[in-house]
Amino acid sequence: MAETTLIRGGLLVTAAEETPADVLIEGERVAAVAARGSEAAEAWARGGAEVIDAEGHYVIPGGVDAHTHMEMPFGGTYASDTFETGTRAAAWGGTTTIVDFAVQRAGESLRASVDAWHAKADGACAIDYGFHAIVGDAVPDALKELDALVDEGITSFKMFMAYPGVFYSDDGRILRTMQRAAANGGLMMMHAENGLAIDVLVEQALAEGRTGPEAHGQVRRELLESEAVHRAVRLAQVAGAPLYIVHVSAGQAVEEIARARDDGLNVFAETCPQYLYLSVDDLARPDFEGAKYVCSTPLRPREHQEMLWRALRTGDLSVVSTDHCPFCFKGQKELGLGDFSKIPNGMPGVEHRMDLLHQAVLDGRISRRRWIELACAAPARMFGLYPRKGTIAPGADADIVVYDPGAGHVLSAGTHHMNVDYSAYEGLHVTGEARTVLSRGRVVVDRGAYTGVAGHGRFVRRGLCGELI
Ligand SMILES: NC(=O)NCCC(=O)O
Ligand SMILES: [Zn+2]
Ligand SMILES: [Zn+2]
Repeated sequence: MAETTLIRGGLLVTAAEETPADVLIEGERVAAVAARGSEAAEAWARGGAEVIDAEGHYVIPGGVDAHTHMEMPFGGTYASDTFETGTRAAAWGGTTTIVDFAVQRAGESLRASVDAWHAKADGACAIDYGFHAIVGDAVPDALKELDALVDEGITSFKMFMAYPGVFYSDDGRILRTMQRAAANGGLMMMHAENGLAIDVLVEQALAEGRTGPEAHGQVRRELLESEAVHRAVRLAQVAGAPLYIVHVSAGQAVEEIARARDDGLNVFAETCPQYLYLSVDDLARPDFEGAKYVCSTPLRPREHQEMLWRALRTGDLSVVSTDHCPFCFKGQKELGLGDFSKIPNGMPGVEHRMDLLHQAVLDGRISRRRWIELACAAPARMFGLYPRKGTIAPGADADIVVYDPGAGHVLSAGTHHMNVDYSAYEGLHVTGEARTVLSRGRVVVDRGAYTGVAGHGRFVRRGLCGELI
């Protein structure tokens, strides 16, 4: 008989309900959910199940972070978290599934890129993981490979309207890839910024002697995000493909998305905690410290944050992911000293998403159920993982967090578990913390101790986008 665990005495919070309930786990799955103190729950306790006391805590689904970049090559270096360190940090923060991006480089097949990502992740991960495919070279042979990827559970394809000469695809390649996605059921993901126009502004900024990190925010204009969102929406409409816009930061971009959704198009989007909590003021920090905050799309003026929060409440933004892509300040961000365009783009965050969104619950910005919807259920549905992930129900994977809503702590590089030498939120006090984290029934974090193991996490074959089927 499989090992049994009983999580007893907590407040079960899912995207759909909040109720005092006990959760029985058999092996890797949730076996049953019963009202607190019910005869069924007491019988489990008497039956010898290992008991996790959740009194005074929330019992929530493990977080699903649908946008991470472990070991991603960028700007002549690699993101500093490996699958081992990055998934461990995710677990510490109450995230039990990540979906990372396999990067197809120019001249490479998609098969080779996916194989390379499997090689990095296999045997290394603390928690379960899936892959999206970055289509960086959409030649006809690559497009043919997309159907096989869907069959393998890689059911979403990302393209870039930004980064010319690196990941950039022109509109023709984007349209062809979208047409293929429309045919095979894959979900198109888009980094929507007008990269060609941005490169002109970069050249001009450098020529004018504007070389510091703050110029990164100045050249990546809000209009160049909203223009690209508009174009991506129209291309997807022409192709008849669903579309998911990643890391939305500008209010005008949200307006484009809202318009598309009002028109009945299958357009979805995410934002990330950095756009909700940080701003261009951070990019302007002196002594090159702004480099820590260089990511694309860039941080925006503070007034955009209100628009993003509103869209998270109304549903125009469906998901909060991290876009975790850490580079150390020393030696990596410093590659851009004297030329902001050489600062590797990306920020650390996989460990803090659940807590930063819980803080938003305490601040009255979102409800508790919306917290779980944005961080767990919606990303799971969007990317074909639901109801195996993203909720707590019989048959679901026992990816569960016993969350202490009153535990105050300060975010800091001195205490975080990500493999990066700074915290983007250094000194920020948040209330709420994952106390016990289970990944497929195994306790991987318990009261401040890591009990997981590299290789416990398995590759998850995802289904098609659950918002559409
Ligand atoms: N976002 C970012 O700055 N770096 C990671 C790559 C991407 O998602 O564009
Ligand atoms: Zn991007
Ligand atoms: Zn990204």
